[in-house]
Amino acid sequence: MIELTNISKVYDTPAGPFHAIDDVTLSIGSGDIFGIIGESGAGKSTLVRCINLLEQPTSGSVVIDGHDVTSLRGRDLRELRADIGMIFQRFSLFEQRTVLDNVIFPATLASTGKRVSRAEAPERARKLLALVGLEGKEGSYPSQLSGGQQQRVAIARALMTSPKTLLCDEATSALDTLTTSQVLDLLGRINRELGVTIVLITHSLAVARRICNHVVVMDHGHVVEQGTAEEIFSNPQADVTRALLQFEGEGR
Ligand SMILES: Nc1ncnc2c1ncn2[C@@H]1O[C@H](COP(=O)(O)OP(=O)(O)OP(=O)(O)O)[C@@H](O)[C@H]1O
Repeated sequence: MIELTNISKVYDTPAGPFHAIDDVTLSIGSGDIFGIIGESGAGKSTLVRCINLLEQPTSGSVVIDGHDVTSLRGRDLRELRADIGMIFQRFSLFEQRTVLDNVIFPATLASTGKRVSRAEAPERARKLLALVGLEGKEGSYPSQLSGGQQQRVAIARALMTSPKTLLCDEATSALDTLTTSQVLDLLGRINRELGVTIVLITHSLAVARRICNHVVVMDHGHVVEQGTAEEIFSNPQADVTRALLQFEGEGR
């Protein structure tokens, strides 16, 4: 269980303090596929980066499985991050390394290498590549793969340290509809078969509706609505949710 309580994040900007996140409280259950939706600039990325403390909240607490991790530093913080994988819109692969070496990478880091030894890393990486449907691509370079395949490599790499949670920041935004659907199916399978909790940022209600069991809607740094995906989509309360639904309806 991930519990964010009264989280705020204030950036100092030339124009003065800017409240990117304003007093957000929410709980993410173990095994959830938890969607965070909202328009660009709503604060989705900032909030999710507070979970693994890539952003230090200005105030509030982050409690994971009963442990307050908000002030972790050094080795303890690195341990926490090994437990929380992350994938991004732009895949963030090493272009000069093969697919296999990209997936092995976390095993070569002092911070995460303890989770998987260098000796067992190639075997584990091959198994993960098979899990994400990329058997036979071990020796390819990222530029030789499609966007969907590159995101699968990133997913395999994120799973290398056996994380309990996978944070997905607009992970399908650069992909076409069919590829998005395949990557969402893969994330669903990882959730079911490996028991990994998935936190999914998206500006697309269709994506959230397809895969998430619980959804929060953010607007200007606030959570304006939360509930089961079913509740949010069948009976939206917030103006921003209605606007997103209407926009997607028109886009169909
Ligand atoms: N380092 C920073 N300094 C100042 N302002 C920032 C910083 N990082 C983010 N912001 C601002 O905080 C707000 C929230 O940004 P964030 O990236 O969390 O939004 P988002 O909902 O994820 O948007 P998008 O979908 O476009 O990625 C934005 O207005 C952004 O400009």
